[in-house]
Amino acid sequence: MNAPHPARDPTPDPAPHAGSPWTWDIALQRRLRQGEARFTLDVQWRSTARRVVLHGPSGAGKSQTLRLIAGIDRPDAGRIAVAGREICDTAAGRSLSPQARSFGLMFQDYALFPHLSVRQNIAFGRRTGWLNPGREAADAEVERWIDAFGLRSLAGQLPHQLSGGQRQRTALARALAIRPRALLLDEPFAALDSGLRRSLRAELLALQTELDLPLLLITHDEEDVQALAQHVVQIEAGRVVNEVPA
Ligand SMILES: Nc1ncnc2c1ncn2[C@@H]1O[C@H](COP(=O)(O)OP(=O)(O)OP(=O)(O)O)[C@@H](O)[C@H]1O
Repeated sequence: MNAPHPARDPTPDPAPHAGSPWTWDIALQRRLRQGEARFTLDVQWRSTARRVVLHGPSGAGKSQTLRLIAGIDRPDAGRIAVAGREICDTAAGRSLSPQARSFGLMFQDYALFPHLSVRQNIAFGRRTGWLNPGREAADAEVERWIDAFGLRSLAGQLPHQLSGGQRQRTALARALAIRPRALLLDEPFAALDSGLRRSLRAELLALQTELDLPLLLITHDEEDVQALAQHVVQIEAGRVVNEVPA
């Protein structure tokens, strides 16, 4: 895959976590309640690894953890710093919005918009309207990722007209088109057959290495762990039960 990525603009960091060696500095607590059901998440880990895999049984709290880091949900208490940048510190009353966090997200079902084309889906996260003067530059970035993922001939297609692998590439292109500061991926290969899974896993690894992006990946798949993890965080029943630097 040819995946050029221009250097991020040197935007001022709203809350620098100065000089921290930790790529991931995470401590999160959240109590969930729905009817009789209760779940307590209380996870923490620190790692200098660029690629961290969250591993654990179904219902352990992996997706909840990722949603809190992304800012989709808010922790009751906690602290999040990624690559030396503070994202959230509830004790200090600081929390960046999901947009300001600038994380490229990808979910198990890819969450593509069904009525938008491949190109529109990839452009969506850039939030540029037709009056926005940055539109041309934004379009150039979108076209770059369309090419990088071999989606040019499919750019006008709707998601239901794509194969699983093409949908996965579109979702990953959308995550990257915002020029993210980190990638948070929830079972990105789950819907794919084993051959495609292997090749896209290798592509993701090459891309992550080339862009040097911090990557947090949720997976059930041992092969994903073997191929991608530099640090494995094992979560069970809402707690970190083991950590293995790979
Ligand atoms: N609103 C809620 N109230 C109570 N419990 C909840 C609520 N939302 C989610 N849960 C519980 O939180 C737990 C963690 O869910 P989560 O989706 O994070 O698990 P997971 O480790 O990602 O599982 P999977 O691998 O199956 O995706 C589950 O047991 C779920 O039932």
